[in-house]
Amino acid sequence: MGSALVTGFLETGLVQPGDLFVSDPDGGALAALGQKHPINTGTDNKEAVRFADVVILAVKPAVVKPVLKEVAPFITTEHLIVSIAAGVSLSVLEESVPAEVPVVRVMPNIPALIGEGMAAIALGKNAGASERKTVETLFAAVGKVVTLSEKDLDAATGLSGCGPAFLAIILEALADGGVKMGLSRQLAMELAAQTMIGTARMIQVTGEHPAVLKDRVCSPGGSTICGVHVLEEGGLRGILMGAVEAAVKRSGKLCK
Ligand SMILES: NC(=O)C1=CN([C@@H]2O[C@H](COP(=O)(O)OP(=O)(O)OC[C@H]3O[C@@H](n4cnc5c(N)ncnc54)[C@H](OP(=O)(O)O)[C@@H]3O)[C@@H](O)[C@H]2O)C=CC1
Ligand SMILES: O=C(O)[C@@H]1CCC=N1
Repeated sequence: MGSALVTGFLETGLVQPGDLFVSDPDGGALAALGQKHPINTGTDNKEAVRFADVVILAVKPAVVKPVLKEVAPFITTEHLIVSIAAGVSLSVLEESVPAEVPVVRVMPNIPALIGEGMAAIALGKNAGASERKTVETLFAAVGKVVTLSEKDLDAATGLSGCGPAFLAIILEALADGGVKMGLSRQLAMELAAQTMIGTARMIQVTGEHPAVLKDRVCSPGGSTICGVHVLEEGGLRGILMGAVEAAVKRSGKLCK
């Protein structure tokens, strides 16, 4: 996710390569990213913190506390700490940095790589209007942004943070259906992807309820309603709701 954000931020031009310092103890992974973009890289997280004013923590949830412990002596109230880790609460983050340091939690998603991300933002107790503007500006450059209260962040994680994986599976399965019915894989993927994009965009642009769109496609006695019947018999809605619920429950346990 961290490298997707790096690419997304640079593609927009909002951030210049020289403004970025990416730190990872694995020099191999860094070298690959450094080859793609002329950014500053290093294997010492403390160096990154000394370099930056905005510090984005993109490590796995269980690694957040150890990393903050390592860099805390170098964090000042001039820094803004942004965590994208699922399930790591603002209170845990705030306890791990010196008093009064502003902290913000963000749940981005992977389409930020191409500027089509969805980021949910929750502000910590020391983050005010200026920190909110900084984080909203950064993430708005790579997609849409909503600022919400922390109690809703795990639900956003299960929906928009994890959602790209769920939708990728649906897209692949639709394409499989096309292949089963004789289309080439390439053509089936193209049809499935654009159908998913067009449907989502239409709902966004018109503001119509998805059920209205569905009804418009289902001609009486036609082919779509036969497909819808199969989806309903298979419990697709319940399966997707359950997937979001399972992801949310798991995200609450990731820090432990
Ligand atoms: N993947 C996604 O779509 C999303 C992920 N997130 C959040 O982003 C975070 C990262 O997830 P994801 O990108 O999937 O996981 P990855 O494992 O791909 O990325 C974690 C990165 O952190 C590096 N790392 C490990 N230890 C340290 C350390 N001590 N100091 C600095 N860097 C370190 C890893 O390096 P190495 O590989 O060498 O161990 C790796 O490059 C998680 O907290 C996740 O909840 C949020 C939204 C969406
Ligand atoms: O799977 C995960 O834990 C992370 C959080 C959101 C997306 N990926």
